[in-house]
Amino acid sequence: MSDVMELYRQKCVSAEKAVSIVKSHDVVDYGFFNGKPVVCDQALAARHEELKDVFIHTAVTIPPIPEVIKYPGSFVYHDLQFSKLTRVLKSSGLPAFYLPIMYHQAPAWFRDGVADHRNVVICAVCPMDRHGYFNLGPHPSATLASMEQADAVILEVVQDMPRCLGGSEESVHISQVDYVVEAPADQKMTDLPVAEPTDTDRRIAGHIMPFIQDGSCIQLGIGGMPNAVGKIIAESDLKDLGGHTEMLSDAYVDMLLSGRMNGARKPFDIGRVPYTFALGSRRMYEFMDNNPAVSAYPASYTNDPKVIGQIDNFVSINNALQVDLFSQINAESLGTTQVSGNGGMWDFVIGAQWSKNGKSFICLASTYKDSEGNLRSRVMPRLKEGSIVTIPRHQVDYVVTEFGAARMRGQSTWSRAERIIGLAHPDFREELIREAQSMGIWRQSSKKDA
Ligand SMILES: CC(=O)SCCNC(=O)CCNC(=O)[C@H](O)C(C)(C)COP(=O)(O)OP(=O)(O)OC[C@H]1O[C@@H](n2cnc3c(N)ncnc32)[C@H](O)[C@@H]1OP(=O)(O)O
Ligand SMILES: CCCC(=O)O
Repeated sequence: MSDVMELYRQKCVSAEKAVSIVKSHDVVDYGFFNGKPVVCDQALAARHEELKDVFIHTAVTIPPIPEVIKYPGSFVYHDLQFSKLTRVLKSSGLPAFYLPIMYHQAPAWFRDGVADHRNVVICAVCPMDRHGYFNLGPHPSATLASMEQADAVILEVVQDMPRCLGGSEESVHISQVDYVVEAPADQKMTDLPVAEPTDTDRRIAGHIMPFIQDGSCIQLGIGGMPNAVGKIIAESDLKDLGGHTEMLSDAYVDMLLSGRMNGARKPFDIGRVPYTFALGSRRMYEFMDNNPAVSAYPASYTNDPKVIGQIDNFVSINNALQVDLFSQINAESLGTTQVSGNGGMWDFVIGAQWSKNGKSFICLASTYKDSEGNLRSRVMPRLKEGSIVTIPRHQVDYVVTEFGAARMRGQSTWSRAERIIGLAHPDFREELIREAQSMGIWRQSSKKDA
């Protein structure tokens, strides 16, 4: 038996044995995204009666529901990017706390001792290779950095996890690991639904398409709309597009398979799409497996605005919840209710503006329907009290709704208000103009129809 196989045999234990090292008041990282453990989570939750105030940290909680969250006295659940599941759990009364992040800094948080010290890291990974390495799968993120400084590392090995080529910091060696737990063979990657673009999504994407040229490098953020842009790009006649992103989504599979995206004109990572996590369908995970077209990197690389800024013609496309007449962007909360997170939005908004001929687009549908079915504007005079400003006004480049794309960069307060009102649904424009007048950001000569 080789040395690494011998080490594997020594470290391979049951989930119960592995999580027995967790103590009350420990800080425990669950792998982010698809790195969330399942059998180790169940085994840890089963100890709820003997544990108190174990801090769990993760990001983007995907199904299945983590068991630990059900025992709030024993575990304090932190999510660095709320997902739909986190929202549902929180609104049903289970506590989940948000932790704001500037994502490109996450690996340095661990390496520079900024983050709370992690006692234990528990992460789902791929099976070990013959050299003793476990590929981290589609979530390099800050995973290796958190493992480096933790007192103990537990790996939950999932046969179904795609092996994701890097890049860097995409694997961990058996010598760096304390326990290995083999997940049951039927533990599968979570197949997330891919939303079909709505008519509004298509109209928004249509306003961005004129800004994308052959050779542009594309980042698509989380949410339904960026995915729509990817689908429309795949159906276009653009060529030699590049990709460089935080999140790999199904849209990248469409753009790569259509041949529109080949990374041929990039200054580095030629022919590859760097990403730091992936969330999507089974089809996407199968595409990623051992595929050099997509490259796993830590967030300190993918999201570093200095790296992004070196790629000419960078086009960053992200989604928001609301915009106000000052052009402040809220992409994460509704009043004091946390909906999502700032994640890597700032990184890409700024990086794209540091790129030669680069552009950042922040997109939103102009309206939504409330629970009674009434049409409401997402273009607000002012953000509601308690709402979070994800991108402050001086950092906003383009804002896009189904009514157009308008640039804020370089514009005054009255001009921003005028442009933003032009992006609102016509039913709300008169009221927004009155509000802009009362706020002192409207000129009488401004266009009445904005
Ligand atoms: C990973 C990366 O994204 S890369 C870097 C960029 N990072 C980011 O941009 C992070 C911030 N952005 C985001 O998290 C997302 O893009 C969001 C939340 C802004 C939009 O994501 P989507 O999945 O398209 O959200 P969606 O439009 O479904 O809205 C989320 C929820 O808020 C509700 N909602 C949205 N806008 C409003 C509004 N103005 N008023 C009331 N409710 C609203 C929706 O109904 C939905 O409710 P649900 O809990 O029933 O699902
Ligand atoms: C941890 C941040 C992840 C995101 O941007 O979604």
